[in-house]
Amino acid sequence: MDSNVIYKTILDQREELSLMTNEDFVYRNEVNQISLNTKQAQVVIGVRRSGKSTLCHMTLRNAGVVYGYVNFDDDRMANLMVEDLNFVLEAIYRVYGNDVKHIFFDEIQNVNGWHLFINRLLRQGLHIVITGSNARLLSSELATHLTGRYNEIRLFPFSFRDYCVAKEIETDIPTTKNMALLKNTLDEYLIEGGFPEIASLPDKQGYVGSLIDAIITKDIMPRFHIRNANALKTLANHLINNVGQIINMKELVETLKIGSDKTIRNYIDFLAQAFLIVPLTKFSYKSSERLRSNKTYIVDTGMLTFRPNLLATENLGWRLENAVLLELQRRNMPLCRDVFYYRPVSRLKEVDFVIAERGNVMELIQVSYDIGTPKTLSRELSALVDASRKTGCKKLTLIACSETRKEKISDMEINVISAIEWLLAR
Ligand SMILES: Nc1ncnc2c1ncn2[C@@H]1O[C@H](COP(=O)(O)OP(=O)(O)OP(=O)(O)O)[C@@H](O)[C@H]1O
Repeated sequence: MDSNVIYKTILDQREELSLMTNEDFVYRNEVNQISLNTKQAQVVIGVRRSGKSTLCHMTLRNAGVVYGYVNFDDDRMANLMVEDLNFVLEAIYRVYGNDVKHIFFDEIQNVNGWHLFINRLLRQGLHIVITGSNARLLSSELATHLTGRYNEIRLFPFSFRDYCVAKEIETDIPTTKNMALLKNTLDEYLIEGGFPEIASLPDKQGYVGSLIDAIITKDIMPRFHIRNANALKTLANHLINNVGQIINMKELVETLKIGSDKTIRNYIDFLAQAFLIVPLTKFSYKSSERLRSNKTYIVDTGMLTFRPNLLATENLGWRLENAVLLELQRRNMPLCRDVFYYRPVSRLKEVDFVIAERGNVMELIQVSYDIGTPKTLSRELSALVDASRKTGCKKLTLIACSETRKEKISDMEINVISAIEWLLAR
């Protein structure tokens, strides 16, 4: 490829970048997960349009460092080969100066063999930041390609706190008026979801629809050599319609008419690797049993809304459950804690989420949008108490749209936490 074209492209990209200021963006907590003084590549992965590039720029700008930037998702770079990457490096030094120590490569996975180049730069002591949503930048492949020399940061769409900041809603003043505003904002968040761009778009349905379509046709199909787009779309739609439900493989094979349950398991895995769905496994002390009975959630609650034939206000309950799961992933992944669901042998009294660290249960969490009636409250509490007796875990939490308080059943104490308070906790 012509080295002048590369130089000109990087120069243009720097100019575009200079028009952007951090004040235009919502500050996100994940900034703290990107390390600057390290020999490991910082790899930000996550669903398309979740704000990965913006997060990297924000981090590097906040740190006040000079950094080189190349966006490979540029049509002028479409034919770039791995052997052209030396021209890219030369152009970075020409544009940003010879002293540049930090380089941010956006969507570098578009170039086959990119990891050889990145490994070389890491050996030279440069600090590298990379993003990718494309299924080519799979977690499993990162491990092979960068052989331990990377820190993976998973980014989801906006959290409820980010969403409030974006909408300029005060989160720290608990006046009655503000609490009412927050309550409405929570419902809006559960319906609209957290894609940063969505609030300002008139055609939300079109936006979400084309996102799902792009994930399936541009990320998954070419990466995993799948020809049947319809089968994947039907399955994705089914999973979206059934978030938090136990997947019945036999039934799925029959109703969706997609090959065997092995094919379905593979497809679910592809959807998860492209970050569209978040699978959850049943908690068990036996690790072999943790592979069975998957449930899935969706990467953004807006995807539950902006599809044909669904009422926007439908069932805030499973939206809240889904939003809590996403928040649990945000908080627990950096701590290397796992999230499961709990299902006793009797299959009655499930608990939505189990937080575990190296096999030890740290917390049991039940989510219920509305615990207004004594019957519902008692059902949710007794599921927690039963699971507590089985697992020995004493930290029991019920997240609900109600006042924060303590409840006691037998000798056990349960923290009932307002969903707003829990979602906004730092
Ligand atoms: N923190 C933020 N505050 C406000 N808007 C944001 C924020 N982060 C991202 N956005 C907006 O969301 C859109 C997508 O952001 P960005 O390009 O950073 O996402 P991405 O995950 O890198 O996307 P892709 O997967 O397409 O590469 C952009 O319009 C951006 O301006």
